[in-house]
Amino acid sequence: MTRIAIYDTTLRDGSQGEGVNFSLQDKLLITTKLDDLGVDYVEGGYPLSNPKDAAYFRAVRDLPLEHARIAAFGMTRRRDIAAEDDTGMRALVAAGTPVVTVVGKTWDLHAREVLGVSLDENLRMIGDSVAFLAANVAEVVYDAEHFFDGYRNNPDYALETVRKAADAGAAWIALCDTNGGSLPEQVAEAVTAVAREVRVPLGIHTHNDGELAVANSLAAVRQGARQVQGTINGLGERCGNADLCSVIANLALKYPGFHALAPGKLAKLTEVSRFVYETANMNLRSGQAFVGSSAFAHKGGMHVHGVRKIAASYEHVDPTTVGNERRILVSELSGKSNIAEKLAEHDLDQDPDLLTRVLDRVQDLENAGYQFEAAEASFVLLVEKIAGRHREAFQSRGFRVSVAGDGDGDSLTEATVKLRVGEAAEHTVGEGDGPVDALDNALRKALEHHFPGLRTMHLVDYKVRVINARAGTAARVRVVIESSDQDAVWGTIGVSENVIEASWLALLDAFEYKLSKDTRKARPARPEAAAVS
Ligand SMILES: CC(=O)SCCNC(=O)CCNC(=O)[C@H](O)C(C)(C)COP(=O)(O)OP(=O)(O)OC[C@H]1O[C@@H](n2cnc3c(N)ncnc32)[C@H](O)[C@@H]1OP(=O)(O)O
Ligand SMILES: CC(=O)C(=O)O
Repeated sequence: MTRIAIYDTTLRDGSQGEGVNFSLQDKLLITTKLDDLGVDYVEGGYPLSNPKDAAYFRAVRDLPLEHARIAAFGMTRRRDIAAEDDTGMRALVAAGTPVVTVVGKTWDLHAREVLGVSLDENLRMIGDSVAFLAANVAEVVYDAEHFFDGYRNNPDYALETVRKAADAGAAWIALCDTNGGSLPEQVAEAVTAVAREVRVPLGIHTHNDGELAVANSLAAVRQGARQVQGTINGLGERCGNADLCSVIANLALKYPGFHALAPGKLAKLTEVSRFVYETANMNLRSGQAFVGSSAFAHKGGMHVHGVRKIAASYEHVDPTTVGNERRILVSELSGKSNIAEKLAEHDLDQDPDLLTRVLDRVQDLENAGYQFEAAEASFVLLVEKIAGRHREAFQSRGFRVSVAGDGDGDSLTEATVKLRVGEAAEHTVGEGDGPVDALDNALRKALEHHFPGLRTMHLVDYKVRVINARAGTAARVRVVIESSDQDAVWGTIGVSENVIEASWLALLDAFEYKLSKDTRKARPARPEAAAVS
């Protein structure tokens, strides 16, 4: 088995992605998470760049890391100055990390036109910088910027630059597809050429501008690269870097001759991916390979039919190997298999007549603008109603919302709701920051003294979408509300031409679902329904 070193640059190249801005605390938390995953290198930042990165290298020394080696990143010395006098070089050594990675120019166009130096001076900048760092730091990684473009334009010069770094004492030469436009066959050919020239182990650093960063990384590995640089979730400059989640999973699951992480670590991949999204305050990409929430979500009826019989019929790997899970979606594209699977998940009856009736109703409602994929709690209530099993905890008798304001941002929103709870009539008023908040408060006033368990429920997300935009103001809107309590997160939906009514319908389902869930939980004979969302 050949071991591939994983070099994570989420905190450096990842933070060059648009919209990514990690705080010092975020960086330290992610470092710990990456160490727990078992990556070999964590590139923490650019000490010369900003005070936060400099502070990171001081703070990271106190983290009790088990495996990862911290790397500080910088560029070769500036032109016409000795390496030991260059502030960037000195900042790299002062970072006190066991590893320093230094990027230098490979492409003659960059040396001449961007740096404005002769090709010889560029070679001296590389050699001097690597030699200075190798004398002061345990391990030096040389990142050959634009290696593949440089190699295509002037192969002799490109090879000369990496020979210079190797001769000066680099422990690794990482070949970079900086512009992200190379093809796997070009990467393979160039890596093979470098492997003939230098004895130093090779790494690969790819960008995703041609959507080939992972393929290019794997092509390099097949030609002898032994270190892969990338980021969690593919964050990074422009279109991002190679997504290490995919690189690691492919190496582990598709290439029997290679391994990257220690045994047992692969199953942490999804958790680490979600952690990085959460910390970066970014929405996850549901369709992300291996770790996305849709990576093993089956929607088409024929797919679900197959998966229920044999999972491998529509899954390239077992989702649990990467810590992910299989999900079955319900929609107008469902067949009876989707419905049956969902009913089984929620411990609901599965007789064939019920399946047909539920499927027909789902298709009618989806045609009218409903979408049950993110509103599984509304789906469960729908099934219970169709099956005649639903016991209404309360009945809605209407609502009214009024908003008064002077247009200066100081507005008063008030909601009145009328409900029937058993024999009691409830008529309550709630105020709020907006109509949904006011309705939520009024509902709570009406219901919490009947059902104290509602106090543990909170609204966590609210999404509204216009369904048929071309109808102008008469368009229908779909509101999806996400709620949570101590055990579960659940989604409910409302559709109407009026956004407040759509919100009201989604809210009613959220309260109804919570009450019916609590009732099921209290009944010892019936197992608790699985958490949805
Ligand atoms: C491919 C990559 O992703 S490499 C990493 C890129 N990341 C970043 O740029 C983020 C961090 N960067 C920074 O904080 C700043 O750009 C700094 C501190 C590095 C430099 O800031 P400044 O001194 O203001 O320069 P500026 O960013 O405008 O321009 C880059 C300078 O570095 C020089 N330079 C660029 N690459 C190299 C290199 N490999 N070796 C030596 N000098 C280089 C350029 O010639 C230019 O200097 P010049 O203006 O004297 O010609
Ligand atoms: C080093 C680096 O980030 C690049 O060449 O893309």
